Amino acid sequence: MPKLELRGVNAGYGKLQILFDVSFTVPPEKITVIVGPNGSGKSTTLKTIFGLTTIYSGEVLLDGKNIAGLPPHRIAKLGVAYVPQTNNVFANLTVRENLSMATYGLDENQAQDRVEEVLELFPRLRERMGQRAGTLSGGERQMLAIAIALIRRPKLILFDEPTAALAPKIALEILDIIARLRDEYKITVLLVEQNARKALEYGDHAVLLVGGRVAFEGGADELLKHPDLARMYLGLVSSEG
Ligand SMILES: Nc1ncnc2c1ncn2[C@@H]1O[C@H](COP(=O)(O)OP(=O)(O)OP(=O)(O)O)[C@@H](O)[C@H]1O
Repeated sequence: MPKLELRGVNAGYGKLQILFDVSFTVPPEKITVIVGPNGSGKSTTLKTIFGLTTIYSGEVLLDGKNIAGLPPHRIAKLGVAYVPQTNNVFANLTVRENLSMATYGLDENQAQDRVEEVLELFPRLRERMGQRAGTLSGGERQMLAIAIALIRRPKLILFDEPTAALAPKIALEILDIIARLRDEYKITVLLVEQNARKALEYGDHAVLLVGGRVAFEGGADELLKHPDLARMYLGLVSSEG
């Protein structure tokens, strides 16, 4: 049951501090959504958890173990996967080659089983095995990026705007898949989303970041219904409202 907890995290890029005293909990086997205005530090929070920023102080606790300061490959070994917003597949390699790269280090049978497993989740990719990833549609590319992450059987997946730039119908397909990862694969999900309403509808737990600080943490439905926060920061207001 992977549980992630940030405690008083101050972090940034070199000397440029972006996150200020950030604390929140990512409950196991739930979808936690990070929302907030542009530039509020959502992506930086994911990068910080995955060891891609400088942490000045504070703790990142994975099942109670402080992983702050560990390099990304060590964090990955602990069962954490990070799906960045862009450059998340090898564009010049085929779908098959991308999946096969992801099985590096597994024995051949295991590798085949894992690829088969992810293809069951993404039948669309099976039809595209020989196609270069760079020529896939946006939705297919996102599916491939998720498939690559899944091959390692992570316990926790960090998604950075997985539905960005996708047609609404495809975006919902991706969110449905993320919900299945929680329900069928028992994976803990931390999700950054631009489309706050949709993401909060799928999510269980929510964190609102404003200016690199946590402005709210609680139930996703609670934030959706919050009279002031939803309107001020998420643009969630009906036209007649
Ligand atoms: N590699 C970097 N080096 C220096 N500053 C960076 C770097 N990446 C991001 N920043 C800065 O950190 C701040 C927070 O960016 P971040 O991408 O975390 O915000 P965000 O909430 O994800 O925004 P958006 O919704 O626009 O993607 C911004 O001011 C951004 O310019």
